Amino acid sequence: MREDMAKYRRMSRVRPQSFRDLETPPHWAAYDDGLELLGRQEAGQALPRLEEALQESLAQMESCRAGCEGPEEQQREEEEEEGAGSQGGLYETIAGHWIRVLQCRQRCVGDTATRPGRSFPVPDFLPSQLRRLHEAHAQVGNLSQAMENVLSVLLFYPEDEAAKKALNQYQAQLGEPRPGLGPREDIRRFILRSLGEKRHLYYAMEHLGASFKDPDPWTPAAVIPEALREKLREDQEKRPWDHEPPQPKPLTHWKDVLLLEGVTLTQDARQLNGSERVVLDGLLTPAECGVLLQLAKVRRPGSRWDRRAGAGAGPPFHRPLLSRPSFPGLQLAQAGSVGSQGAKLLLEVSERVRTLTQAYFSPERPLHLSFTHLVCRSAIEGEQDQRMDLSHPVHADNCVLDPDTGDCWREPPAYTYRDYSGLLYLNDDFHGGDLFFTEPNALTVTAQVRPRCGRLVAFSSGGENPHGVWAVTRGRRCALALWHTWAPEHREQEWTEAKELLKEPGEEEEEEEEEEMPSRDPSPEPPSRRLPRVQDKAGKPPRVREEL
Ligand SMILES: O=C(O)CCC(=O)C(=O)O
Ligand SMILES: [Fe+2]
Repeated sequence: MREDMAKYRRMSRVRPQSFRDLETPPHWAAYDDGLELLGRQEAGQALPRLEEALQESLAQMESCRAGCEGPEEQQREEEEEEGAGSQGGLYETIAGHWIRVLQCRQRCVGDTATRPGRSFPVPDFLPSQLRRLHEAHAQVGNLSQAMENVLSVLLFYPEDEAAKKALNQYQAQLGEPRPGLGPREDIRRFILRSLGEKRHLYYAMEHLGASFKDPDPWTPAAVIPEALREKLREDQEKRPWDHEPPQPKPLTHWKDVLLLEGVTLTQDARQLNGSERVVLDGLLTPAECGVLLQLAKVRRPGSRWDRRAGAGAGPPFHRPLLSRPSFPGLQLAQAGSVGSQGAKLLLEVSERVRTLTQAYFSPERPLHLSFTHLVCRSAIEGEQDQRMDLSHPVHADNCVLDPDTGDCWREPPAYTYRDYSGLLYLNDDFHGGDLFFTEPNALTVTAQVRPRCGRLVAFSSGGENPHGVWAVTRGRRCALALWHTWAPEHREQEWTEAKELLKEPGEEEEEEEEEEMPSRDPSPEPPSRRLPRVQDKAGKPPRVREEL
């Protein structure tokens, strides 16, 4: 549904006012309007919508809290009592009931701050609304309201430097002190009540073994029992939004690899409007593409070899379609002699991509292949004109992208250990199917790449590189997708198994020699020596193809 909506929004002649949204809760509708108006520097018009968003958020929280003592809670208690055979006494039962009610009420913060259809709340939802309110009020000269709102921010974060500075500024502008001016009453009540609940829950956590995941980063340390503080601080540090996004790295060691391999750099990050993105050409000869395309034809329904690309082909994360991730070359290698030739090429090619990706993005730190995927997308039948749907929805490869906030959550179900993605294209005889990068809003396209044989698009797998694939409108588009990881424990076991299986007699000694240098060497030998390539007519005969 969300993908369909995004598709309609991208269509020409469709305007935002063409939509009447009957689904979005009022606090989100008001919040988004307010933000949009603020973005257009229209603080005066934004203010009523921002105020409405805050009021509606508080109202939504109330209604959620009211549900915490409703029939669901009673039913759960009854079930638990049945299961436990009503062992506790009256006091235990009462305490158990209230702990559950309080836990549920505290969860309402996260529920209210989570957009419909999303899995994660917007962090610090109420304080960030108050910050926007005080700034907007100050912009239009409502200084007393700016003061009320900034004082409310300070109730959450008494040491917030920016808020303190703004407060001083508003006070100076107002002139004489206004004794009646204080934080907003609705926020004061909200915080007092929430802190009361947190105290009970932390007590229950410390003394009664109850569990409690505090949804708020603003809880004062004094409310948290000393014995629990250290552990909670560690948990907080693990929150993904505290991590800095990766910084672009200078390119080192690159030229050598390029020159030796005969690979050309077609577009760098700057040309692709990003920080860690690259398009390289010449990784495969046409003959090699032919062999790999042949392999892709030997597809088995339901395997990860092939995915039909109709509208919205599958989830953004490649849940391995087999019971566990498996290097496609391993099945080929197991399939006997014909398969083993294809498997060899897959091994060589994937190592070639890994070597180049490491040399380009991570020369100081070895990258391992964590998952390899040979995938073809075919046009769906029927009308192709005006198609605006996607063959692969916009996503990031190692985090869950929230286009509404631009956050990308490095948490399951994302494959969080993926660090660099590589897409090696095998053909261009199809229509549509270009890869594109977007802003974190998943709508604004920042770069687009046309697939062709031997073209590698490599990029860091995080939220800085949201990407998708336009619908394939004619023909079949095939690519080898490879994900790289810095974490050796996530290296693709099947890759090594396939390599073992394919060892030819006599290769043993050579291999042993190589083993002495770690096979995933940070400064690998030039791929041209280690990884023989299939040549075209002009060069040596296409070895692998002939053998097939
Ligand atoms: O096939 C492509 O060009 C992109 C596929 C992709 O983004 C993915 O598999 O994660
Ligand atoms: Fe992807």
